[in-house]
Amino acid sequence: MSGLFITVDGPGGTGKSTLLPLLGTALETAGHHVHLTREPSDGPLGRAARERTSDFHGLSLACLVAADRFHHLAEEIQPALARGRLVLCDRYVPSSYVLQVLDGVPLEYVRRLNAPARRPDLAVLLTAAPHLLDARLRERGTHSRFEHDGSSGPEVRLYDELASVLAEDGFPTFKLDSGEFSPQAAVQAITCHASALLSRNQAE
Ligand SMILES: Nc1ncnc2c1ncn2[C@@H]1O[C@H](COP(=O)(O)OP(=O)(O)O)[C@@H](O)[C@H]1O
Ligand SMILES: Cc1cn([C@H]2C[C@H](O)[C@@H](COP(=O)(O)OP(=O)(O)O)O2)c(=O)[nH]c1=O
Repeated sequence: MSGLFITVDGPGGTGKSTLLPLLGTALETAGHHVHLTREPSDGPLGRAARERTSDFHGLSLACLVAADRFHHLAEEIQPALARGRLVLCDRYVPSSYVLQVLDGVPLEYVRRLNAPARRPDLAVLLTAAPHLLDARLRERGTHSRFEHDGSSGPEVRLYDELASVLAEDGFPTFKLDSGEFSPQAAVQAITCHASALLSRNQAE
């Protein structure tokens, strides 16, 4: 039995941390055994990436995040999928396409570095208007140097531009504007999409 792998990415403030637990509960209610996780992971490499993003830049951060990803896949994600779990991951490869490029790493390098990473069955890409994200981040507080420079515009634009590259690289993307949905409505839209995908997979 093989499970389903769903990832959620998007600029800071689009609602990833808010939505993931709600989405997990909704998918459990729909009968799935959900394994909730995140990247950077809670393993040793992930903790270094999360806690020390101001010490690591460019190539070193790109490689640290990718090393954590391969360890996370081998130790946690693939085993959970093999047990038939629905793995729900807060940030994955799409975040690297955007954040590492904003950090000065050439896109082609990021694509090649992440080419061996298992593709998700569904890659949810959250977006929202930059002015709304800036207001949400001002209210919530920033979590990393990527959120410090006061404008979400470049990150939002890069996610937009790279959506087609992600699709080309084997990521089945589903884009959702979190500025147009309450967290509950966003969860409903993603759950609907995931259920349709699951029925299609089972029919094949
Ligand atoms: N769909 C939404 N509608 C309105 N506010 C939201 C929505 N999703 C998240 N928020 C609010 O925006 C802020 C940032 O959300 P958060 O989940 O921390 O974003 P991220 O994890 O993507 O950085 C939080 O204060 C949260 O309450
Ligand atoms: C997943 C991922 C994270 N990161 C970095 C960005 C952030 O500085 C840091 C932590 O991610 P983030 O999700 O922003 O942290 P939080 O859960 O506190 O909001 O990891 C990358 O640089 N590339 C990646 O692919």
